[in-house]
Amino acid sequence: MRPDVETDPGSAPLEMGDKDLTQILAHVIAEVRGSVNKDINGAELLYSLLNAPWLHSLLKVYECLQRHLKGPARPYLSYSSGLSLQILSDLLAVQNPSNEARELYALLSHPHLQALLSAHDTVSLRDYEPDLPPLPKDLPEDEEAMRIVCLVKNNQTLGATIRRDDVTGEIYIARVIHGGLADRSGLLHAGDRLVEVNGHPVFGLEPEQIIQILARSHGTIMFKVVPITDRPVNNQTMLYVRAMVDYNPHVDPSIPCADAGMAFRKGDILEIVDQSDTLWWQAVKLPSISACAGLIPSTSLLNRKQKELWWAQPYHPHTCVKTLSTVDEEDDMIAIDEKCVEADEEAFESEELKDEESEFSTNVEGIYLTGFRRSLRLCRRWRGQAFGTSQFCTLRCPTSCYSSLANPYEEVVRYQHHPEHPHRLIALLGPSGVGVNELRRRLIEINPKVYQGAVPYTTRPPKCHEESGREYHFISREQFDTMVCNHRFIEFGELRGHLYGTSVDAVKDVLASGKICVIDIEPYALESVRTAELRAYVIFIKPPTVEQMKRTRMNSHIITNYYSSRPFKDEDFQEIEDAGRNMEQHYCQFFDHVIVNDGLQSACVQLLTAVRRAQDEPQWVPAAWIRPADQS
Ligand SMILES: Nc1ncnc2c1ncn2[C@@H]1O[C@H](COP(=O)(O)OP(=O)(O)OP(=O)(O)O)[C@@H](O)[C@H]1O
Repeated sequence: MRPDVETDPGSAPLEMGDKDLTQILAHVIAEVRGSVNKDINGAELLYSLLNAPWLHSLLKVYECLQRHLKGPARPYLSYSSGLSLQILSDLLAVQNPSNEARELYALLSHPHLQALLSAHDTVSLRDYEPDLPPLPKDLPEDEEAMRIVCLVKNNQTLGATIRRDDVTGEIYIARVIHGGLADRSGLLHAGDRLVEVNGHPVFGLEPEQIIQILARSHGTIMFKVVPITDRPVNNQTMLYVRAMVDYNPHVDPSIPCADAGMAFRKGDILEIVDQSDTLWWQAVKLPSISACAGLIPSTSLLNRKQKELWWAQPYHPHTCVKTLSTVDEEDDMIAIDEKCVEADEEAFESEELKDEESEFSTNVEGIYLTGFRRSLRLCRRWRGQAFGTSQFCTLRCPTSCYSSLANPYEEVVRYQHHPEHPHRLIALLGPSGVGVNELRRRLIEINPKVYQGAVPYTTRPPKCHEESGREYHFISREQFDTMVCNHRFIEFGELRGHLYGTSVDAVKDVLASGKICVIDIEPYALESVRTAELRAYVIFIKPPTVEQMKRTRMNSHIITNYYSSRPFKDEDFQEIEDAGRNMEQHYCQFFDHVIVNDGLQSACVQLLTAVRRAQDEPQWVPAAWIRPADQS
């Protein structure tokens, strides 16, 4: 228990009567100002907090109340007796009221405050106790161990499940759902033996028959139970997880009670409120609209289910898991379309030059916009064409391919980026042609001193106007290979005999300079950016409907696989929509935010807001990013 008041005998207590709070605050602010000048850590923040206008307004109101409530003894005041009305009438009676008294009068006369206080008065006077029937008089003496529980039935479910012991025929409370009617009563517990429901003995009945009795009952329901003797103590800590899979209890034949189950989708944040059963946990979906939890399969159960499902699927050999030793296959793949490539050779060279020229023209405020080279994006397209985008994306990276199988729930924590830490990486993701790079470029152009792309690496030789570290980091194939072996690439690919890649170090360089690094990635790179090191905030750029794209992209051009650009065709829009749907279906659990790129301006504003929110507001992030590895 806290002591009533603690005083430090060495310092004189502050007399509220001598100095008012505003004076004290002014004194504290002056002290803190001194600390700000001395550059003491955190002083700036404290100073701005203490200077906040709302704090000063609050103190004013507090002081008015203090002054008003002082003085001659007054009768006991309570909200239920109409505190605001009483103060109002007292204030009215004051002769020559001060400015503060006038302000307080205005505040208390505000209709919203009046309505709030009046609602409080009404509620506090009401009696909400249920009207319970008297206890039965003829209770036999050998029934001391019984508990009579009366619950008032409303349109909520009881929030408990029952089971029948097939050997003895006894009926037991199987589980009490967290936050449900039975749980809130605190009178029914898992393991209690049910003897009667509304006077009907339940011994030997089927659970369905008991449910029928309950369904027919109205008003108060009386349960006679033999309480469980050794009730397990619930000492579990709260656990928050992100669902990596979809779940629907109504198509799960193994769930003990489908009605008590809770459906969830990939990406949902779940608060696990009960893990006492190894197979069936209880959880609430956040943000929570209901206090009542639902049953969900535990990690081990879900793993088992997924493995069964996985074994039931036809076998796909991992033909396109790529390492450097298999790069030749990629060359073969490119050669399939060699005729087209040769036909476009000239266009390729001249368009590449155009591309470079356009990059120079996007040099804003003397800052070069990096990371907009098309080669890496074209590598992706070639691969996508050869393997079928989704197949390539998952098979390329075997760990991410099965990560949802290994981990159907990802433990998460609420994380607020610390102003002194490097910013979170912003990773944009979307189907080719949806406008990922257009949005990224626009964001960086808004403020290139704040936002920046990462300089890619390549094994191609530099051109005369290029500088290493500006357009690209130019490195040898051996150096590139070493970086690949050391997992230094977020993603990489090969185009026309040259390797291109975005490295973790290039991103870290931008972050270390204090800027926000904004890159675009393919789905398979998600695993490389969702790390404690980069703490990526993933934004999915979603295509609008085909009709909307036709309207908004009338004057836009798509870059083809051969570097030339041409106006969008109807089939391009259909492809973008299909690829977007596919991507969302497979990877939505990793998206922190989704922006529909309909109108460019509005999408850009949404992007700016999302990027700021990622740095300034608390977000759910994997617990492993925050917790040292040996604790997880
Ligand atoms: N909302 C929009 N309205 C009109 N045009 C748009 C919009 N978003 C993007 N565009 C245009 O669509 C074209 C393709 O966009 P962008 O180059 O950004 O595609 P991408 O998603 O980066 O795909 P890729 O990497 O394959 O090029 C560009 O000409 C761009 O200006």
